[in-house]
Amino acid sequence: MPESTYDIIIAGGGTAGCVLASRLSTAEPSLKILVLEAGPHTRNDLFHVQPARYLHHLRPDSTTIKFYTAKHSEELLGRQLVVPCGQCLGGGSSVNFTMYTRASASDYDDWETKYGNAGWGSNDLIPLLKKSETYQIAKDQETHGYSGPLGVSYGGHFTNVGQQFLEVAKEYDKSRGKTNDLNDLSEKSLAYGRWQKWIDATNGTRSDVPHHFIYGKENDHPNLEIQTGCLVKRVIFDPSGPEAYTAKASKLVVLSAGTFGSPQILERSGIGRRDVLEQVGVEPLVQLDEVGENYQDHNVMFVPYLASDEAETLDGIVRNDADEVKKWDSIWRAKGSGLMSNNALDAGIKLRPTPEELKDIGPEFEETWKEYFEKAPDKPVLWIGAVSMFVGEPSSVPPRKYFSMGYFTTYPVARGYLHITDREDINAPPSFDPRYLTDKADLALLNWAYKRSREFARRLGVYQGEYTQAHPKFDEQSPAFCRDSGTPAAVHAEDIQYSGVDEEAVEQYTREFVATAWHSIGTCAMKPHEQGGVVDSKLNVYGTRGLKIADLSICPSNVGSNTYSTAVTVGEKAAVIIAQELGIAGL
Ligand SMILES: Cc1cc2nc3c(=O)[nH]c(=O)nc-3n(C[C@H](O)[C@H](O)[C@H](O)COP(=O)(O)OP(=O)(O)OC[C@H]3O[C@@H](n4cnc5c(N)ncnc54)[C@H](O)[C@@H]3O)c2cc1C
Repeated sequence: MPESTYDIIIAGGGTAGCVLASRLSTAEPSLKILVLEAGPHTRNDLFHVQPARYLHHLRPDSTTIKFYTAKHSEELLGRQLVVPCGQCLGGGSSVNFTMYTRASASDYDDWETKYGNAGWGSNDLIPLLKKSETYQIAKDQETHGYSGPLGVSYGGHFTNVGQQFLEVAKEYDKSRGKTNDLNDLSEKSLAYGRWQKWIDATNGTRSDVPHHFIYGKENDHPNLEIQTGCLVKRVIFDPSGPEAYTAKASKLVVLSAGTFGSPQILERSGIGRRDVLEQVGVEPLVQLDEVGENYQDHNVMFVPYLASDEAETLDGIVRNDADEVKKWDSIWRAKGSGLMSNNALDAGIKLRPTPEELKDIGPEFEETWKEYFEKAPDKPVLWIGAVSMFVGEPSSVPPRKYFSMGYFTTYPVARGYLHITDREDINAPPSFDPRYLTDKADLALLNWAYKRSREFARRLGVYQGEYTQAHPKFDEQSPAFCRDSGTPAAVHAEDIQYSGVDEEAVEQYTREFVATAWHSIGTCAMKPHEQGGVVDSKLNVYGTRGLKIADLSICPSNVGSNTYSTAVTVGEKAAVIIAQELGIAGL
């Protein structure tokens, strides 16, 4: 461990942590900054750099992911949900699906107005969203940036699965149009469209944070030290205490260990709810009741369908078929294009239901709709999209081509928690319950989304039936019965009718298969102290001096999108806040 004293120590070198470290070390070369990251470096590793390789990181023996196992859940029929988090330099940015999705403007406005966080509304954050990106898809778009480190494009290939989805959408659902920008943060983006990606069009590589903010000559930061393989245990306010390995900060410690890491470090440091701390023998220093509470995620399903041989899918690459990998790897090396620079997510919609669809979703969702969505016209209730592959462990299914219909709820009602279970053992799994599907509204939306997305799937030209093992078990006599063979339905064919018994089968299926969308947030929420906040709007941990948090644990409420964009922006915002406080110009 480094012995010397640093100005700033950042615990966790993930998405927000790397952005923060890079911005500050560039703006002020005299600042000495240390980043302590639990996982390994990711530099030039093809499994990180090539966008099509992301499922590799989710294998059970992964060295770049940490798996958090939840309690047994009644709602999930006794299952224990597992939530994987990036554990490597770059964190989520280095292992994620590279899907470029931004929040709705009202999500950030809620942070400012509902939770009293001045400076966090959309008008403040859009300039920072722009600052981090180079939008390579179209020029002169008001909400997009053109000189930031992270390239945004459609990737190097538009699969026929994605194309067919958009063709079907045009004819099958005329109530919504098509948009050229699914991510301008406004209600205009709630339409069908070609999905943007965190992929650099110039070379077909992943737009992660280490390769674009940290590594490389242009990002050479002699004042920035990065230690990988270092799991931060606690923050010590009195440096005279006995510890095996310590690093000292003279100005500031920032926790950027993510939604799972940061609350655990706080609790081991004596900051949290008294009974939680006392139960594991940690002396309470600062009582903050909601450390580790307010856990939120999105609930995802990827429903597999059988695809014809003509389908352009990533299955071969994911299975590591030597010929397939060789072919696409050589195209990627030569031109930065082809399936290796694709993430299988080419088309979809952020969906807000019509009055008719609201009726179909059912009464369980009514109250949530009225309270949360009705007056926020830019908020979608679901993401639905086509995925050009089987999403899961490839060896668990016969080797062939698949496509999937993916969908996730954008603002689940359920709130969970996680807390440490051991004072000393940093590797002791936390007590974790995401409380998925504990609210009927969340279940109703997912059930409806299965039926809705299936109507798209069976109309795609590449459709050859359902992969029945991973579908609801409908009665053989039911029109909803799934078959592992078939031909595409006509675009204007009747929708499948589901009986009461069929609906029960869908619900059972949702409970059996629902999974994390890897979008954990909220366990150190930025809210007023009296409302259970953990940090204030300058990211200071209440009741402490010189301790901030900068990662997605600070989100007081959800964003209706995948979360990488918000994590980068939290890193950018933290850099601005800290620079102002330290009198550093240029940020
Ligand atoms: C598999 C997967 C797929 C995803 N797909 C998408 C997508 O397609 N699009 C999208 O927008 N978002 C996606 N996301 C979500 C997005 O990447 C994350 O929300 C975001 O990266 C979180 O950023 P963060 O800074 O809060 O935390 P992280 O990026 O998770 O960083 C936290 C870092 O802290 C480190 N750490 C934790 N504890 C300690 C400790 N005690 N000591 C030292 N270091 C520690 C971790 O190793 C990690 O590197 C995905 C995430 C995952 C995991």
